[in-house]
Amino acid sequence: MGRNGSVKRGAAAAAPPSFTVNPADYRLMEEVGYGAHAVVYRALFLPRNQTVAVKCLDLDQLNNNIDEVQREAQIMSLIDHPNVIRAYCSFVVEHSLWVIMPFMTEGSCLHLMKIAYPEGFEEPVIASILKETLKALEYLHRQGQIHRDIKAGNILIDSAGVVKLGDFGVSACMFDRGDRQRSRNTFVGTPCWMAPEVLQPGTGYNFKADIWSFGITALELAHGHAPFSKYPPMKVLLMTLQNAPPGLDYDRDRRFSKAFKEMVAMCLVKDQTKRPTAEKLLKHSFFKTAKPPESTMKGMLTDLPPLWERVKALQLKDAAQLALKKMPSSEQEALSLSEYQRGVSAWHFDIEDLKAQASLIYEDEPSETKEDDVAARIIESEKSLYSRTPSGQSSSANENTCSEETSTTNPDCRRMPNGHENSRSENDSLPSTSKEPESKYWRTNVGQKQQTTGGPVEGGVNSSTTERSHNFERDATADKHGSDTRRAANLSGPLSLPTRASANSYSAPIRSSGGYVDSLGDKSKRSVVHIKGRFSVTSENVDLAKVQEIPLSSISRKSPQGIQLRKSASVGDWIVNAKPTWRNEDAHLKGTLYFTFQNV
Ligand SMILES: Nc1ncnc2c1ncn2[C@@H]1O[C@H](COP(=O)(O)OP(=O)(O)OP(=O)(O)O)[C@@H](O)[C@H]1O
Repeated sequence: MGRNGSVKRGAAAAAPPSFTVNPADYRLMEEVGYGAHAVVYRALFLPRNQTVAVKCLDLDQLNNNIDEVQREAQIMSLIDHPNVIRAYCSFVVEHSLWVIMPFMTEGSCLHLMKIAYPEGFEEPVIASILKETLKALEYLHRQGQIHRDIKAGNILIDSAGVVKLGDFGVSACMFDRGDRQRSRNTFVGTPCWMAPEVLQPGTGYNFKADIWSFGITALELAHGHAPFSKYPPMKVLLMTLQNAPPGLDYDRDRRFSKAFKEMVAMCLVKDQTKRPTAEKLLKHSFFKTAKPPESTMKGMLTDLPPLWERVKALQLKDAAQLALKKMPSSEQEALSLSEYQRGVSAWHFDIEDLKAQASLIYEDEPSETKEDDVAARIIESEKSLYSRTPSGQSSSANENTCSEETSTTNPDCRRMPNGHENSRSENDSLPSTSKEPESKYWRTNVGQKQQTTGGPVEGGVNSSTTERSHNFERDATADKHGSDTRRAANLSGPLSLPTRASANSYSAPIRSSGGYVDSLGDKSKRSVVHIKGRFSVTSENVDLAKVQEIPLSSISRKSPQGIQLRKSASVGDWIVNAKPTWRNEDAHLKGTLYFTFQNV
């Protein structure tokens, strides 16, 4: 315990004597980042006037009790590697755990890409960043630790170009009871980086899951975003499980070396036993020639404003996005589509819900594409929908474009830009989860309509006019055929996305839904989302039969104001009574908003 010991609820270990555990010894300055569980501040350690980072984790979100945290913190204090951020100390302040760590002046690689390199870094830079990250990973694995959250947002850089892997240690262990990213029952994060064996029910995973995430991170650094990042969680899950692994394309990614492509391909092998260990990967020729980041990153970090100003700028952009909710929907949609792409790591979801829903939706879904087709679509879509300026700003979407989002519902869009037809057979299926009897979940009474909300709400990708019109078409088709079965046939709709948005995206987006599900069977009632039109909600949040109070998730932490949601064309018989109220005083943190829906 520190010298003053004015800690309210116990204190964690890992405290080198030079730092105290007295919160009064730290002056929190600017916010420099926020994640799903935490806000990170630049701070001054007053006794020595030393700049540090203070990560304030919300203890109320945690599964673990404080004793466990302390115990784990002691174990984590043994972690000691130049490429792993190590906590100086940690202690509890009211309902938060403060983790004191070195301040990484340039923030995360995700920061850097968003601000200045939206299309990714050059190969020498990528090689040096990845090599340092891999050294960290090799060390952690040698210690018997799995990181479980390797991504650009967790690779931190300081002004000298030193690279450290963050989000490991006390904060990680708090969420780490075999299922790292779980907090209460809500998975926090995005499946984009997750290995197939992690996403697949009933399969175990080990440290090789980090190698997969490492490969995805390599692609993220190369392109400025992770593969499949434009898709909502369930679709990412399905694509990860069903499609060929993503990779660098030999033709399209000509600017990258063969060695880089090979290295990525080695990581992104679905069979975890065939992936190399971190130790072996470090011996790959791609890393042998990698230069130290201090030299490759030299010129990159000059002329950038201080981290906190960048963060502020990104937050302002978020606020502007929120203001879009008041725009006419067409403008809103175009702009929010661009936001959707920007906020790639902002999804929050319940992984079990996701798996359950994936298994249900699968049967009715139009056939998916092969990875090559998907990649082609992504690339084509990027070309046509977004023209990024060197400063990293995206132009708004061309609504006439046959985007990958609309392609799931628009038969005309199933022909790929490269001319290939979507070719996966309907018999391809998710392994164990794909064969749930559909009637159990999706059968409904004709005419019973229920509006749902929840999940990130934004006039995002699914709210495109095209998609909505196809939702209508689907409605009409189902009715015309006299079917009493309605299915959640739209993978681009959000799932039960029960909490606020992340974090590393700065965007805290609020996304809209597409697709719908009507009445729900018992098993699914707790978790399966009822979706129609722009809004969706988990059934556990709402009495579906009545006028409802529905939590919309993922409002920006910083927004104290309610958002006017407008009736979407696809809402059909339902209207949104736009009287949002914050659920509690902590709403700026929790981002929970309530709306009322009425049947009209
Ligand atoms: N030591 C640090 N110095 C500077 N910036 C930091 C530091 N630690 C974290 N950050 C910034 O804060 C952001 C959020 O931190 P972190 O990822 O640890 O939070 P989190 O809640 O665990 O996030 P998530 O679970 O979404 O990964 C990081 O992406 C990074 O940009």
